[in-house]
Amino acid sequence: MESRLPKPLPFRPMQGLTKNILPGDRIKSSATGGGEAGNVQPLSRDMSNSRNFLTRPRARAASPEPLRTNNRAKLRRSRSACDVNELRGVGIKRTAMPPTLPSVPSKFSRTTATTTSTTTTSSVPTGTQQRASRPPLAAARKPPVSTSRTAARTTSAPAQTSKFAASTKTGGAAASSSTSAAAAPKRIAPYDFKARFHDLLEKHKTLKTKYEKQVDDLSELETMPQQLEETQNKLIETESKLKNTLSNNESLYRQVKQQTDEIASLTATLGRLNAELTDLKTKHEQILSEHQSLSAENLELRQCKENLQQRNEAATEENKNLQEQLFKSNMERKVLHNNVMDLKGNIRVFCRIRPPLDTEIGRICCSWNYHDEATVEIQSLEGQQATKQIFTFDQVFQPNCFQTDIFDMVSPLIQSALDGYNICIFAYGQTGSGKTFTMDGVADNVGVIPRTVDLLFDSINSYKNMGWEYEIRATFLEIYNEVLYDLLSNEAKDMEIRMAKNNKNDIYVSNITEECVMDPNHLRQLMATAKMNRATASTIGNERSSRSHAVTKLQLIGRHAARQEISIGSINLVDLAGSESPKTSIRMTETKNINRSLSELTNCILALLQKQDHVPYRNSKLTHLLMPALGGNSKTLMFINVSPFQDCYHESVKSLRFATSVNSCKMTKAKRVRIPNNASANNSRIDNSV
Ligand SMILES: Nc1ncnc2c1ncn2[C@@H]1O[C@H](COP(=O)(O)OP(=O)(O)OP(=O)(O)O)[C@@H](O)[C@H]1O
Repeated sequence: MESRLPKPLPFRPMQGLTKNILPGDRIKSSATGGGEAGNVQPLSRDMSNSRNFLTRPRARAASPEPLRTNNRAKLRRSRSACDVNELRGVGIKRTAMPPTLPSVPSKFSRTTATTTSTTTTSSVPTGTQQRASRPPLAAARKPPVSTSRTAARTTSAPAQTSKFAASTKTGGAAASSSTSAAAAPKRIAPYDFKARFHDLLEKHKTLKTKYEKQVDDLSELETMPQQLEETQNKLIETESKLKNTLSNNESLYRQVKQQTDEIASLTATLGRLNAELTDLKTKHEQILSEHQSLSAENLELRQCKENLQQRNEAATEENKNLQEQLFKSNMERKVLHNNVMDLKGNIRVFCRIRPPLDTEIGRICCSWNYHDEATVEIQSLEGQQATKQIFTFDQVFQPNCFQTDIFDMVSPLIQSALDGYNICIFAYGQTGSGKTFTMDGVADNVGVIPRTVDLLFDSINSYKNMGWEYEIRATFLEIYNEVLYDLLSNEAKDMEIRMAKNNKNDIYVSNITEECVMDPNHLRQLMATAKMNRATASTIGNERSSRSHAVTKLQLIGRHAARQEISIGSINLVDLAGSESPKTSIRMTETKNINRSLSELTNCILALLQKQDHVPYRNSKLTHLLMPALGGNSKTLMFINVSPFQDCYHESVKSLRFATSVNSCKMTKAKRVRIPNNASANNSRIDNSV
């Protein structure tokens, strides 16, 4: 009898399924993006192919030709079983799950794995032995290591086994006959195709369900790499945010710490300031109380001040009157002083005998006797000339007198110069007699001129208190061989002695350098320059003899601003060249000029003594220059310097006689130079009043 069961489908190998593609491979492939991607078919197509295969209409396929001719039933049965096994194998190949997926339990394969092999071996023809030797479905789906585990599962899943048993029971009559199949599945007879078919259908159903579930799982798994990537990105982002947050936290922590420190410092400062504030408040209160007491005191002082102001006004008025009186007294003093000077004579003669120097111990001195301070007696120690000669002067200075003694007698004349008089001081005498020593002195023992400078500036300072401001102008002139030289200039220039335009008795030197002196040091510098430029040479009487007449002129211009009064005085300080005997002279022309000018000086003085109408001032540059001092409005002081030595006796007597004649010379009264108010010193009309 032919079975009514549908014939099993002929086995047709599926195109494109030469290689099994696992979902895990796809995941790997998509993850790596290369490899065998070209050979790997999309999963959905695999699944559809599989589905197509499984859901393909069950039209009976034609049996292969060789089988038609042989025992058909046997072959059909065998072929059906083989086909099922083939299908199972193909199905296993196509739907092979990745190792990570759970394996599908197969009651059939598990339970019959051992028995089937024997059954198959016994029931399946030899031609199908190869197929029957294939591993069962569950074994094919699982890795080899899970075989023992599969057996364990078989025992641990009775529900599934019972379910399978129930399905077999429902599906086949053979199954229903074995009631003892609860413990073990009922064996389907190889010829029971229906049961086997149902069993296969059931398995197919189960597998399909599992397959669909696994497809769903797979689709979920396919999205997992993306999710993983997103999650990783999120993780990285979160880590970055966490890092930033940690960094911010750290920064904030530092800021908090810094601000905490600042707060602590500010709190300390605040505490200190509070303490200071408290102190200051206390001081403020003290100051307030002091202020109150001082205000009261201030009030009293103001009253005192008003009283003092009144008294001050009275005192100022009184002071004004006193100043007026002082000025008048000063004027009277000047008048009296000059009267005294007049009484002493407008021309006075001081005689000074110098001491022998240490280098002159071998030289013999004349006999000198000093009768009083104004009388000296000279006696020669040589034979017939041993007559005594007595000379009287205004003052005689012995060899042992000091420079200060000399200047004490000179200083009243300097005072007269500040009062507006012309003063002339000159030294006359033989070469080496001590003229330069008297006028200039030496560095550690200064003479009349430096002391005059000091006195002038001292007096000027004291005169300031009386309202006088003085200006000093200085010129330094040299007469050498009857030629004028400017001692403050090395230039060769024409210089002449000229008559002053506004005063016939006054003269001036043209083209001479005039320096305005502001302090004593400046004047000393000028004096040093002049001394350096002066002509000196060695003589028998003096190793460093002045071979010219040197005239230092200081013009003193005083201004009283309050009274608008100007006082002009002058001081002529003359260091004459030393007279020398032509017999001993080395430079004859020089000696002749010196002696001639000194002789002219003598003539002028004698002419004045004899009250001659004509006084020959212009016969020499020296007398011409000293004309105002000798015969005009001037107070004159002449030093007669004498050497103490016997070999100088004749020259000494000659000088002393000349000085005596000068001393007896009666000059007209000196007149003070005063300039009316509102007239300048440079452009002034001189009023020759007493
Ligand atoms: N009173 C004195 N005390 C000490 N030394 C003096 C005195 N007088 C003059 N002398 C010294 O005598 C020397 C000559 O004096 P000084 O040069 O003054 O003479 P002089 O008259 O100026 O001579 P000359 O006319 O040749 O220039 C100098 O060395 C000077 O120091």
